Amino acid sequence: MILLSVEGLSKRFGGLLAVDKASMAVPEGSITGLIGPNGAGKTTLFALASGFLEPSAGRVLFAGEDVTAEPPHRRARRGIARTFQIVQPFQGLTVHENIAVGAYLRHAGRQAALDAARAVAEEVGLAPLLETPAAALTVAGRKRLELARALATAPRLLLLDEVLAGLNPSEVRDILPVLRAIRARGVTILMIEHVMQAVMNLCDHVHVLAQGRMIAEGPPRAVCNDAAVIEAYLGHGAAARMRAEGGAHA
Ligand SMILES: Nc1ncnc2c1ncn2[C@@H]1O[C@H](COP(=O)(O)OP(=O)(O)OP(=O)(O)O)[C@@H](O)[C@H]1O
Repeated sequence: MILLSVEGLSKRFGGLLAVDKASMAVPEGSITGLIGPNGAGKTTLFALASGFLEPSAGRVLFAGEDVTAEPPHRRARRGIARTFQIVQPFQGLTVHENIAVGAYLRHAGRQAALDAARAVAEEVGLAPLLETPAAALTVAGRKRLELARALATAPRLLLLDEVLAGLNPSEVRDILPVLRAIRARGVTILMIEHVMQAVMNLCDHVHVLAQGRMIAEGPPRAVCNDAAVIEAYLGHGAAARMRAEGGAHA
């Protein structure tokens, strides 16, 4: 089943077409990657999928239903959760309280929200830090908190916007099994990621956005060897130069 699909989605900011007739489908149960150079429109596409921005054209379908006109809280209720690239926890609250904010979407009472938040903290490895003020967390801790806040809304689809950015290689290695376990219990993941080691390790399928357009898709390894993708990242002629260099070393 396709859980999320965007069809011919465009977003114009004044004279800039940040997303240009982009289409993609995210199968339920997958970890799907969205990659592309800086400024390609990836975060804008997330904002369109989650309802934080209205598209200039195109449609967003969730579990087969057209949600294009729905505001973010209605989509959250359906099961779409996103993280933000710039992590902004409630600094004055503890880790536990921050996660509970997400849990209020599904739980009416304070105690039920706190209980759900504790379970999520265990899942993402924040259980020992429940009473820590969010302001005291390291970068890696704040990234886990951002993940936890989204997970606490009990999503069917988790949109992760660079949750690995700023982590060192061992912190990246530590979080990969957490993401795999989230998928294993049935949560579908669409992730924007620049850390290619993680994309290669985690993603079943990858879509590539460049200057607002979808330029390639496929299994991660094939996509990374795609000439159009290499050119989008490294500039015109890069694929041919790399082939030539590869030849020289052979
Ligand atoms: N609210 C906005 N108003 C005007 N322009 C915007 C707005 N949001 C994004 N843009 C522009 O749209 C383009 C796409 O931005 P976006 O943040 O979606 O790219 P991205 O692929 O997520 O980039 P990065 O990898 O650097 O985060 C950029 O040129 C950006 O400056």
